[in-house]
Amino acid sequence: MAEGSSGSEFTLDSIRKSLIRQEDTIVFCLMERARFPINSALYNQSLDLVPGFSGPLVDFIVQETEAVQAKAGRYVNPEENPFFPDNLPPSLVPNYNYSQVLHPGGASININKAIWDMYLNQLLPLFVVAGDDGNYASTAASDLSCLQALSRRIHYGKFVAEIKFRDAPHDYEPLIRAKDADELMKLLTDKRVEEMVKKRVEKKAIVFGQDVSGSNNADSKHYKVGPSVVARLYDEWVIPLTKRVEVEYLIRRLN
Ligand SMILES: O=C(O)C(=O)C[C@]1(C(=O)O)C=C[C@@H](O)C=C1
Repeated sequence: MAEGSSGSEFTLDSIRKSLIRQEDTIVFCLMERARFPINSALYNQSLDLVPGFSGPLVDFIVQETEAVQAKAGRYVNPEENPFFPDNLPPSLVPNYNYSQVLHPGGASININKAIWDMYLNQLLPLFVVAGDDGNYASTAASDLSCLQALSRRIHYGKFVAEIKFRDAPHDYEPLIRAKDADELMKLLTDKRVEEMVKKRVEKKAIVFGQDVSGSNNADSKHYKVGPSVVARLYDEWVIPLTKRVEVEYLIRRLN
């Protein structure tokens, strides 16, 4: 089931281990994207760079890539959610038997529109330089890796919520029946863990993103992605969006 976990193990601890492992993926994806300048033509609504396709080039690349990945079974995996779910082709490969730990209502939760908007409009300008080097296809591939890593992490909130519910059904059930989203949000929040997560991702950006020279002295002043940007990404977007998924999942949990 979870990246880096055995499948039979489903505990809050194993889920958190997966979230920690996914931090590495996210930090490395951002570092890869930072190799390219903003390349804003990629996101331009009105350039119509692809004959017969109306919309930004990034939409074209992501839609086409998702279609191929859908045929290869990517979205059969309950951890994966597409950015363009409409008109996706079905999987052509034999289904892998993913362990079905989620409540069926969880499948309808997809907040990728909010993730897409946050990534393109708020996050990108914080860590890429201005300019245009023409590498649009590579840049978009890099964007998609970042978006998919962020989406997987944020929608992992479904698994976090399931285990929290199973660990304390008597606390969650009355709030779910009352559809009390505010109280559910309070109950699932653990501020101590959130602080640890933010400190850890900042440290990862420092450790993974410094320039390592042949000598023993690493250049600690120049990072591929600013550690404070990564901490802010988690503080302002990743953790709040994960919690939004958790609440949406719990609200449906008794349907
Ligand atoms: O680890 C948890 O308990 C989670 O629910 C995940 C998470 C996070 O997004 O990192 C979200 C809410 C909690 O307040 C703490 C951390």
